[in-house]
Amino acid sequence: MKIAVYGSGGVGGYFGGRLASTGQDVAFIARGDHLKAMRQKGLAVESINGDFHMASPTVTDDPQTIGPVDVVLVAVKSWQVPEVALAMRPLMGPDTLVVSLLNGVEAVGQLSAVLGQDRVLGGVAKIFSFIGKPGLIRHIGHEPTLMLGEQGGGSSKRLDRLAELLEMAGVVVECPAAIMVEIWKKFLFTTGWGGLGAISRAPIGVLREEPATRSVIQACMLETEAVARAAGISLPADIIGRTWAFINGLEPAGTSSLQRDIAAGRPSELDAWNGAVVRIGQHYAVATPTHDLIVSALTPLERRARGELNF
Ligand SMILES: NC(=O)C1=CN([C@@H]2O[C@H](COP(=O)(O)OP(=O)(O)OC[C@H]3O[C@@H](n4cnc5c(N)ncnc54)[C@H](OP(=O)(O)O)[C@@H]3O)[C@@H](O)[C@H]2O)C=CC1
Ligand SMILES: CC(C)(CO)C(=O)C(=O)O
Repeated sequence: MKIAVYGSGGVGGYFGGRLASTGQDVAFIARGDHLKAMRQKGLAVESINGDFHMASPTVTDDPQTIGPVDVVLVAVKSWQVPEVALAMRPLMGPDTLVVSLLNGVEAVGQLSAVLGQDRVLGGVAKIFSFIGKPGLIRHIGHEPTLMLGEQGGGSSKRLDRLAELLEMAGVVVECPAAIMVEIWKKFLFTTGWGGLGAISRAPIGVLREEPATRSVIQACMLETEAVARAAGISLPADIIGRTWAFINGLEPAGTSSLQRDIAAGRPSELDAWNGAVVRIGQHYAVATPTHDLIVSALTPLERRARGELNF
């Protein structure tokens, strides 16, 4: 199979790297200093599962030079999806699969709107990874897992083939019955503390112990649950309790990518995380006052990071 990885950062670089290092035909799409470093020195992955290095990966910033592939793994940030959905057209053959590995609940729909719903699969990446420096991906924390699924649920031959390919590369893969429910479960988790962490600048170990922030997490999760139910997503009845159990087991020093991006003054996925809860809530007339406040409080920093405000 020929695979293209659109966005070769923490997620794309890690999972694409696993595939490439086990002999799969992988083309990485990257840009800027990361592209330059990958061209000059290859792609290195430092991982708790063992480090590896690809001396001369296929890497480009131009999908035209790759041509049609069997699978595109999409791992850019949320605000970059509309642009890359259009730019990946040269990668499309009649049966090309496009797999969204993004956080947030909107990327699958955005990709489907441009490329066709039939070819877009949902995915959930469970990993802690980031670009350590150009040309280097650092994976820390737990064993990475990819959840994959057809948008309409159920199994299919193409899904099985993709899962098998990833498993051969040493990736743990799960194919749940309903991937869109899994995407929302992770959304409830990340939006429960992502924006709050960015405001308070405290890691999850503090956010979950301090009564003041613990109650904000609870409020965020209840609002996201109400929005999900209004949108027709069948979250389990005990989703809040399950998510707390997961949060309580996290490494205390953990922070979300949203928090790290905002702390570093980089553009973040605020609009696709807490912002999306507010937006989708408005669509279904579900009140989301806690997420509203979080988005309002972080908007000046977000706009500054995007060069729209100067202070
Ligand atoms: N990292 C993690 O641990 C996890 C992340 N996720 C989710 O996965 C998604 C990806 O995150 P992550 O891998 O951390 O993000 P990164 O920023 O590390 O990687 C994305 C990469 O894509 C590049 N890119 C964006 N647009 C283009 C383009 N048009 N052409 C070429 N390259 C492009 C970016 O370049 P540039 O920097 O120049 O924009 C960047 O190098 C997000 O939705 C995130 O929330 C999910 C689970 C865990
Ligand atoms: C699960 C978590 C919070 C950690 O990688 C994540 O997905 C993110 O930070 O984007």
